[in-house]
Formats: sequence, C-alpha cells, structure tokens
Amino acid sequence: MERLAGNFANSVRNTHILRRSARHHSGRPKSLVLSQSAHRRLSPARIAAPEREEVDTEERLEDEEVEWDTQWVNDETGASQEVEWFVEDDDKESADEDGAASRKRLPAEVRCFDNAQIYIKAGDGGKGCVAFRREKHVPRGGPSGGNGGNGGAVWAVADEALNSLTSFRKQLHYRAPLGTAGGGSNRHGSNGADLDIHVPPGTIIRRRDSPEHEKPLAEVVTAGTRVLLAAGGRGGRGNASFKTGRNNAPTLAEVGEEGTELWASLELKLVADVGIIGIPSAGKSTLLSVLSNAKPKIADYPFTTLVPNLGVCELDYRTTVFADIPGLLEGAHAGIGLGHEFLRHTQRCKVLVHVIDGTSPDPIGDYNAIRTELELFNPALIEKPEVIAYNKIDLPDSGDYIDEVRKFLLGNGLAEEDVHAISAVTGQGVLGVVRRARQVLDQLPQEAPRQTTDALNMMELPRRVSAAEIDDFTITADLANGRVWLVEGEAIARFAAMTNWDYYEATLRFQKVLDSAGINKQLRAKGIRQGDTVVIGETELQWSDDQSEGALYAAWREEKKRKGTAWHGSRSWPHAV
Ligand SMILES: Nc1nc2c(ncn2[C@@H]2O[C@H](COP(=O)(O)OP(=O)(O)OP(=O)(O)O)[C@@H](O)[C@H]2O)c(=O)[nH]1
Ligand SMILES: [Mg+2]
Repeated sequence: MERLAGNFANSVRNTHILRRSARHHSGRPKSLVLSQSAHRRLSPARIAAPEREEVDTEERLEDEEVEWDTQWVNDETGASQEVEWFVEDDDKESADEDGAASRKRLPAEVRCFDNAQIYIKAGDGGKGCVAFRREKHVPRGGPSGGNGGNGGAVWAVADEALNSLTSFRKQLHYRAPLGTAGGGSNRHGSNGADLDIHVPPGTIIRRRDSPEHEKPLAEVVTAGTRVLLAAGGRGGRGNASFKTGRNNAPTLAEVGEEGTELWASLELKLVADVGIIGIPSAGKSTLLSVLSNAKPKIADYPFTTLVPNLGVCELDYRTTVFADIPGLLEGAHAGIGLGHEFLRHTQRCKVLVHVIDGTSPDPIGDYNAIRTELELFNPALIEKPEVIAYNKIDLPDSGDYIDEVRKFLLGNGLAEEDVHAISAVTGQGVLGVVRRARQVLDQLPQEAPRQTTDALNMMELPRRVSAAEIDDFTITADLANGRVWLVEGEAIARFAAMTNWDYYEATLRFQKVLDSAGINKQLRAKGIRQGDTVVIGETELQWSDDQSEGALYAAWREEKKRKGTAWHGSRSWPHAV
C-alpha cells in the first residue's frame, strides 16, 4: 500500500501560485519526500485587496485626477502600518461594478455616500495546546492541553440612527478578535468577541468582485436586523481531546481554523417616503429646507445638491421622510450628469414630489424630460404617485405658463389636488404639498420595507461540515502544469487547514485519514506518480511512493529542520515509562 507522504505547504489560493510552486517541485531531487517550497503563507492583504498602487512620488500630489486615501495594510511581517494610497480614476472605474463612465469625475462625497468598500476579517480560531499533567505523586498524569477559543464573527446590524455610509470613509478595515490559544491544565482559550458593523437600514452588502448572479451577502431593511457577514474560525483542539483508549498520550493538537476574510462593497438605497425630483435649480433643496428640519445647501447654480439630503417632516404628529434628489438632466437614465446615482434613490420612494421651475422658458418640456428619464431608467418609477409643485410663484415671470401647465397636467391624468402652485422661498403653498403627499402615502397599501435582492441574509453561524463528510471529495488532475492533482471537498480541506504539521502525530493522523477516506486509493487508481503535487484546499503536499512510517517521519523531520520550526516533540515524547 502506498502512502501520501505529505507535505505541508499551504495557502495555495490560486492556480497561478500553484503552478509556480509546482514548477519548483519538479526541479527538486526526488529523494526528498516533502515539499519545501510553498510553506509560505500568503499575507491576507495580498489575496483580494482592491488593485491599488502605492504612492511613490510627490508629483502625484499635483495630479488633480488622483484621489488620496489612507489605509491600514498588513505588511509582510503581519504588522499593521499606515500608508497612503492613491486611486487613479481609471483603476477605480475598471474595478467598479457598474464602472459607468459617469463616475469618473464624481466628487468624493457622492462616491462615498451610498457606496463604500470595506475589508472584513473574522477572527481566526486559537491553537490547541499539547501539554501533560505534571504533579507530584501523579505519575503519568495524562494529556491536559486545552482547546483554542473560537474566533469572533463579523455581523452587519441595521441601525436607524444612521442614514449614510460616510462612516465607512474613515474606517475601512474591520477585524473581529481572534480566539486565544488553549493552555495546559485543560485551560481552553477564550473566544473572540463578535464584531458588529452598524449600517443604515437599506444597505446591501456584497462580496466585492462577486459575479452578477451571486446573491448579496446581506440586505438589511428593518432596524435591528443582524446578519452574518463572516464566520469566525473554530478553535483547534488540544491534545486532551485526542486521547483515546489506544493512544492515551497523544502529542498532537490542531491549529485554529482561519476566520473568513473578504472585501465587501456596501450600497445604500435610501429609505425615504417621498422623493423630491426635478431639473437642476428648480428649488428642490429650498423646498426640503422649509418643510423639514434639514439644512441642505441652496444656491442659484445647477447641481448644488450632489448628495441626496434626507429631511424629516412632522405634521399632525406624523413623521414623513423626504429626500431631496439632486437635479436630473436629459440622458440621466444613461448615467449622464450623475443620473444613475440619483435615479437609484428614487426607487424606494413611494411618492414623488415633482418640482417644476416656474421661471423656466419651457416648464412642460422640463416636466416631460424628467418623466422620460424616469421611465427609461425604470418603468415602475412613472407608476409612482406624483404631486406637482409649480415653484417660484413669488417671481413675476412665473405666471407666464402657469395655466397652460395646469391644463397640461390635468389632461395628463393628474387630479386637481395633485397640482400645487408654491413658493418655496416664502413658504406659500408648501403645506398643501406636504398634506397631499401624506394623504397619498396613507392611501397606499401599508407595506413593510421590502428586500429588493435575494440576499443570503444568514442570521446564524453556518452549520459546520461534519467530519463524517470527509469522503465527499472529487479529484481532478492538472497534468499539463507539472503534474498537479486537486482534491476538492469541504471537510477534507478544513481538516488539512487545521492540521498542525509541527506535530509528527498530526501528520500521521492526516495520512490515516487520507487512507480511510479513500483519497489515496483514488489517486493511485488515477495514476499518481512519485513526486507529483497534491493540493487539498489550501494545502499542498507531495506524493511519495514510499509507504513506510519511517519515510514519513524522516520527511517530516527534514522539513522541521529546514524550516527551523520549534521542536514540539518527537515520536517518543513524552517518554514512555
Ligand atoms: N424666488 C424664488 N427663488 C427660489 C424659489 N425656490 C428656489 N429658489 C432659488 O432657486 C435657486 C436654486 O434653488 P435650489 O433649492 O438650490 O435648487 P435645487 O433644485 O435644489 O437645485 P440643484 O440642487 O442644483 O438640483 C436658489 O437660488 C433658490 O434661492 C422660490 O420659490 N422663489
Ligand atoms: Mg438642490
């Protein structure tokens, strides 16, 4: 019978790296049983971090197209350090999911208000411990190494106190604490506390770079909802857990499982009852400022508002949330004039207040243009009830078209009570708009905020794969690239990841499992040869035809020596008495 003498390289995260190390193997003398090359951890920062380049020279400062940002990154040694990055707009564009050209010159506030990218890392599990009870008058006290604690998980919590994603501009990295290592005298490590990330209701959280069809991780709509983003790693078992009738002095322990790690993109869809829409400078922000407590920026140039403002209006002991959507231009549905950004916000509003600029030379044209943009973006938008605010009637030239506009609107299916002439500046007629909007809202069927995506929304930690599923695996060969065999299976991959190769017994146990799960048998049947590379999950091993336990031990020892890892024990430790 052959045995996969194994080795220990780990962290093969993609085939590119796999191929590199595979080439390395093939050049090495066959007499070595264990691979030496890839026992190298990839630093997490290198795995899936957005493609950002490091800042080098000052000349970058002069470049206007460069956005500056500060981030915490892990360097090679694992220590955190603060570095500055710049994001070239081109990079950003290609990395962005919708990548619309319109985003290119977005002011920074817009980008970060309803979109954010964050790094999430759940805590790793703590290591299990190998220890033996040593006490006076207690000979052969037995194994007493405790288990490592579980790593903390990362959750998203919908918090109604928030209404934007701006806080994610200040903090990008979210790490839950690790579980601590187990100790002697059967002391278990402590669990890492869970980390809650507070997001405003209406936030959708996806894996960054997730394919189109993949479900978002979470969509929180109601305040208080708590959804799992990343599960913490299980703590490794200590040697006390491996005690059996046959082996009452086991010298092995597991390492903790790694906590899930990901880059996530957050998207906020505003949850406003009423959206205020209209062409630029129609007076939308002015209207919001008089009907609510909001203090939006108001000025007599188009695109004063770049970020949708929310305002809460209290009338007759009822609160209504109004959103002042930035001005829409012709072509907004195609992303022109930041159109996509703004139209997205209108989707969740139940009622629209359409502000018409009474001083415009063509108010009907303006009105129709906006309606067309709404329809082209999403036909459901023009089905939403609309209240018209014909604005700026305090100005003399606003009267020119007022009757014509009214006639047109009434002919267009709007009711008399839906059309209001107002002056946002003096406040004339504004109350009528608010009352009507509230009335329309009340007439609508009451519905709880609904999810717009089929998000996973895991409310509990996932079920662990049980060890019994270890024989559920598939083997594929990639012989063109230096004879590599891929063994895929959740349970076996996890088992490999948690094996602490520093202990000889752990290596031996791993070999036994490969045998009993039938993996060795299948590999042989498929024609594996001496020196081939076998990849299980993120662990890389090298196949040896030499089946003896002696060869395995020699190989393990060779690897320890080369790596200079701590000598935790030997085949005959603790000494048999
Ligand atoms: N006289 C008069 N001026 C008004 C009225 N409403 C708004 N304005 C003026 O119109 C200009 C534009 O107003 P905003 O409220 O900033 O317009 P907006 O629709 O929010 O514009 P954007 O945010 O650029 O899309 C400002 O100078 C306001 O003072 C009104 O009822 N009467
Ligand atoms: Mg405005």
